[in-house]
Amino acid sequence: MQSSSDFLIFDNVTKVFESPDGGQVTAIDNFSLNVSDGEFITIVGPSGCGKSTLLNLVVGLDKPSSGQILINGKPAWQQLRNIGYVTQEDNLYPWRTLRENVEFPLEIRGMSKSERRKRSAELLEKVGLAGFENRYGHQLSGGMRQRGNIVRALSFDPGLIIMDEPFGPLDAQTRIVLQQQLLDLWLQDKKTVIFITHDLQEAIALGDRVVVMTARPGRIRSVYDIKLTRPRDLHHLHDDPEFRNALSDLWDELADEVSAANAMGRK
Ligand SMILES: Nc1ncnc2c1ncn2[C@@H]1O[C@H](COP(=O)(O)OP(=O)(O)OP(=O)(O)O)[C@@H](O)[C@H]1O
Repeated sequence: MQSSSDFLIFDNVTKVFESPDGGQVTAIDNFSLNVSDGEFITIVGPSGCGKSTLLNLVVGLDKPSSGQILINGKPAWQQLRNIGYVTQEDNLYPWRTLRENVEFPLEIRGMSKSERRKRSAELLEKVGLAGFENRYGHQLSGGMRQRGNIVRALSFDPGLIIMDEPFGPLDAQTRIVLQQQLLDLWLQDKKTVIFITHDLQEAIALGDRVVVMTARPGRIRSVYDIKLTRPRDLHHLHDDPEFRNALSDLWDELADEVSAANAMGRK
């Protein structure tokens, strides 16, 4: 059922790949989800359940075998200029400084140099990178580079931000700092976010709703409302009873699916 506030709709999305031995692999099976404008959705599921495939379908890197993904009622792949994408990999262009990276999406959209400078300075300041504008990627730490990737994806003010395990390679302490910065940035203008993670605690800490996916073929096992209030202080969230409740409710579900995926892998 579609409502007027649904910004992003996954409508019965299925993706089947041809496997090298001539068989077929169903990566995503009848995935349906309506996402409101400004919602922060986190998705968890065992390895190989189709999370990255799902995001690739949103950004048009691949096409669904059936079903559709709509943004404001129109196919998502036709609206790539309205989507920011952050992956686990470090995607800063090595030949550009940090500032030039953040300004790149604005440059290709024709924004004037002075406006670009203002926007990049504002964003870099917000994530503690003022003073590092003229450095190249190799002169920055992993956490700094990933902050650069995030603000580059936000720079052009996209309606939808897709994040595929953006904090995966970072150490635990840096992760929390970046998670907190992401939440603080998000609260300022509440874009719609789809955030994939392996880490259930991260999914609960960040999301308005957590989607648990089944082992392949990736279906929705459950969608859980996170009742934690905002703003959230991630350094103290673990003591919150709501956080503990969500963790104990979701842990068994995810563990079931991880076991199912492992059993599949052994066959
Ligand atoms: N291009 C492809 N051709 C054939 N099979 C594919 C292709 N891309 C993905 N798959 C298969 O689809 C399934 C889902 O893969 P996907 O990478 O989306 O999972 P994932 O949940 O993101 O995994 P992980 O958490 O390990 O990154 C896997 O079984 C994978 O082998």
